[in-house]
Amino acid sequence: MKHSRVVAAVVKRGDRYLCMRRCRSKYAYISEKWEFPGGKVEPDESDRDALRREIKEEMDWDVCAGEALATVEYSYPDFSLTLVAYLCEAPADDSFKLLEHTDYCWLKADEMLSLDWTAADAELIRLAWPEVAAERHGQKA
Ligand SMILES: Nc1nc2c([nH]c(=O)n2[C@H]2C[C@H](O)[C@@H](COP(=O)(O)OP(=O)(O)OP(=O)(O)O)O2)c(=O)[nH]1
Repeated sequence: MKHSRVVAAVVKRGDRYLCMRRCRSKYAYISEKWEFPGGKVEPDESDRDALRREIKEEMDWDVCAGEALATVEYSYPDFSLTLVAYLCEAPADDSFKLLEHTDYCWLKADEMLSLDWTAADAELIRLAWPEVAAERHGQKA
């Protein structure tokens, strides 16, 4: 099974985070799901360089990775990935484009799990904001 290292930018503005919706894809389990912008790290590329490159390609936006937020190992039916999320301050210039996504929104941490995330991202959110996951669990009980 193919394994990829994937970097994702958790872009923060005030108390909100940038959430992006993927396009339709051949794998139903990630098709049109919500994710953090980013992509696969190429051989001999650093995480930070990959993140900068992917966001430039996907959004025509200049984002600089800050501290690592969380790492998730996840296996989908057809491939597996190591998903590493970096916290990024939103650039002052927020004129990004949706070149590869169909939608976006800025949500507070406790609102994020209301979206239909990829499974790897849902796990990442629970790991990065355990209080949010506990709160939701409490609501369901
Ligand atoms: N960018 C990004 N990808 C994610 C996240 N969560 C998650 O499971 N993935 C998966 C979806 C993709 O299979 C892979 C990232 O690759 P990518 O963004 O370059 O997407 P892709 O499949 O269109 O790339 P490619 O194979 O066409 O080169 O990781 C996430 O938060 N951000």
